[in-house]
Amino acid sequence: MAMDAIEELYQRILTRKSASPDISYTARLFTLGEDEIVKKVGEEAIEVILAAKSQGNLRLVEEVADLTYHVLVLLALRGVSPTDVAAELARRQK
Ligand SMILES: N=c1c2ncn([C@@H]3O[C@H](COP(=O)(O)OP(=O)(O)OP(=O)(O)O)[C@@H](O)[C@H]3O)c2ncn1[C@@H]1O[C@H](COP(=O)(O)O)[C@@H](O)[C@H]1O
Repeated sequence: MAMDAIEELYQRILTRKSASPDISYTARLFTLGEDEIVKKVGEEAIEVILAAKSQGNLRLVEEVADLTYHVLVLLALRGVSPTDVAAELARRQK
């Protein structure tokens, strides 16, 4: 996954923290709170597993995109940036 695309989406998600829930799914998620967002992450992770086990790569890509988006919403809620995750991955590199 291109880091630029992740960062761009993350920045757009951050702007939805102050947007109206009436016009934005992301703003609605922020209004629902952490428990609901974590639940969505879990559901999307299960969708990734199901796609991997029984569907083609196109569906797998779609489900990983859904999961990535919801993880970014969780990170945004917690004030963690994808750059922090990239730094952790870089630290692990051998
Ligand atoms: N990348 C995404 C994205 N990926 C997935 N989703 C939404 O995540 C939901 C997936 O959940 P489900 O499949 O469970 O569908 P659902 O039944 O609608 O969801 P629930 O009502 O069950 O929560 C869908 O509503 C998708 O539209 C996304 N919603 C928004 N974005 C991006 O986030 C940014 C902000 O968008 P707004 O939220 O529209 O402001 C924009 O750049 C969007 O392109």
